[in-house]
Amino acid sequence: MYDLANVDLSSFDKILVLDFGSQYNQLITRRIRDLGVYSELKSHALSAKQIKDMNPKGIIFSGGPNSVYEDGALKVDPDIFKLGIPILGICYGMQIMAYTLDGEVEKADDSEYGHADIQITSDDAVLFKGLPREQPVWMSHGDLVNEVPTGFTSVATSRNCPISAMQDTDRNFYGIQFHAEVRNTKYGNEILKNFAFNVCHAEANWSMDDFIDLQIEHIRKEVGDKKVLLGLSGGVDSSVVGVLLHKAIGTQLTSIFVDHGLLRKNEADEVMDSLVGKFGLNIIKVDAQDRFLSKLKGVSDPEKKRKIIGNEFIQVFNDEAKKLDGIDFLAQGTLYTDVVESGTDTAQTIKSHHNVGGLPKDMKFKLIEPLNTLFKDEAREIGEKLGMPENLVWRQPFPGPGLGIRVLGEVTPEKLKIVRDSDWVLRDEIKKAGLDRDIWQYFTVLPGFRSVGVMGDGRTYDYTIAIRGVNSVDGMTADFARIPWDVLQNISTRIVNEVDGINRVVYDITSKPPATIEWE
Ligand SMILES: Nc1ncnc2c1ncn2[C@@H]1O[C@H](COP(=O)(O)OP(=O)(O)OP(=O)(O)O)[C@@H](O)[C@H]1O
Ligand SMILES: O=c1[nH]c(=O)c2[nH+]cn([C@@H]3O[C@H](COP(=O)(O)O)[C@@H](O)[C@H]3O)c2[nH]1
Ligand SMILES: NC(=O)CC[C@H](N)C(=O)O
Ligand SMILES: [Mg+2]
Repeated sequence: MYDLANVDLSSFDKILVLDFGSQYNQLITRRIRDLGVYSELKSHALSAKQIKDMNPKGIIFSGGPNSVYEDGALKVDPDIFKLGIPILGICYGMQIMAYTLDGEVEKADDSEYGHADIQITSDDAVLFKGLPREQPVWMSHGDLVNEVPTGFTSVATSRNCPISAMQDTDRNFYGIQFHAEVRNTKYGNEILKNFAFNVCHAEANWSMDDFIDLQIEHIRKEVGDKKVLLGLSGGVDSSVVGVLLHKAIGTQLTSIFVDHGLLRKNEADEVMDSLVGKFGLNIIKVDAQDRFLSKLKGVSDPEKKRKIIGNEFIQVFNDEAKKLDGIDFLAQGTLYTDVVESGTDTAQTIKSHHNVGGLPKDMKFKLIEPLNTLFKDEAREIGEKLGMPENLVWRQPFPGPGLGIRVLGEVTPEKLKIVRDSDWVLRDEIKKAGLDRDIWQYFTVLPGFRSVGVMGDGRTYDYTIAIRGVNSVDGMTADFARIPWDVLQNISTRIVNEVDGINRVVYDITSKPPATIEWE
């Protein structure tokens, strides 16, 4: 992970999050940073001594996919409990706390996934100070603590989970079975606030301005007098990285925008128009349609497609680097979502984002990814702080593999044209309806099956287009957008009329989870 190892952070109070493999682990650090307290994600395998040397005000154990009692379950150094530092365990974190001390964990009769209501059962429940006795939370577990360790008391309960929260106020150890870091937990922020300020007594002296200053300092030290190539997509993340890098190293930076033939209609021109000559960026556009499309020919497995695309990006960057001479570093706008979904030492692979899991193993470049611990909304906040224009900062996300993962299965020029044309209609209608700033991300997908229709009294047997529109804040969870029926009707009519090969349009009404935003 790209961390701020070479800059001095000693003036900031710090809360460490230990990683047990949850998809939400970095969300915990960002909630703490949102409270103004510096927080970093660290390995669950750190020893008590290593943790002591980092001098944290508090420690949080994240959730995770294991069961504490199964073989190979991730463990924690028991001496951590002797350091005198406050600890909060979340879900697996609470279970490993109970298990490592002398409590008991077992499989629950009924798992809880999603919404649950908890009742606070103690007047002295420290994390719930000032909060209602009954409150909605978000659960995701199949195990539970059925006996608290010595010194602890149970302080909250839910229908399926008698011990939903526990505390030992003498040693300052706390456990919650639900996920306080997820927005669906109504008082999650207040609970984390109680931990950070009332338990850990941390001082709120960290802000995004510090992040920007420290990143610039870090990049300068890391790069020295070497040169950097930036993969610039025209989206917010890589543009923010471009501006940060330009501030840090000026003309040692060259940006490469790759037209891989998987872009939306007019996108290459629009990206060049919006970025060339702006923010001091020196941009080279590379036309690489043929090489990407020929590599993708005959390939239909989504993970294989992602790896081919990731690999080809690097080949293109290599070729450009050779022409420029002396390039040691590759910068990308990678976000934490891309990292965790690609799989880490502890988290399972959901999909290999081209810029992380899709990179070739023998890549020569050293990576610079200043945003790879952050989420989309944080990248936007930095963009705003750097004075970037609103239309760039609020541009909807577009994945690096582009339309290549919106044509399901094998990518062909004919199918790309269908997705490109239908996407154009969708964007036009959403804009006309004045919804383009209200919907977080919207696009069309070609699932690739045919069905029967009737047009002009004749039978058709053509493709279906699926429309996906979602609202999200950070890309980790999302809900489908409630686009008004009449807007959907206009979109459907226009797509069937204007896009050859389509006789049916459907709207995707799944949230993430259980689906993901893109279909591949
Ligand atoms: N067409 C491209 N040319 C060069 N680099 C690219 C291209 N597409 C993606 N990348 C690189 O891969 C990274 C991740 O891709 P991603 O699609 O998330 O773009 P982004 O810049 O993050 O913008 P956004 O997510 O807002 O569309 C980018 O930050 C960029 O470094
Ligand atoms: O940089 C990227 N490289 C990729 O390979 C990639 N795949 C998906 N996405 C975008 O990431 C967000 C979450 O996507 P999913 O819910 O589909 O995983 C959504 O905004 C997606 O559009 C990608 N971004
Ligand atoms: N989300 C979690 O941390 C789950 C913990 C554990 N795997 C369970 O199912 O109970
Ligand atoms: Mg991105």
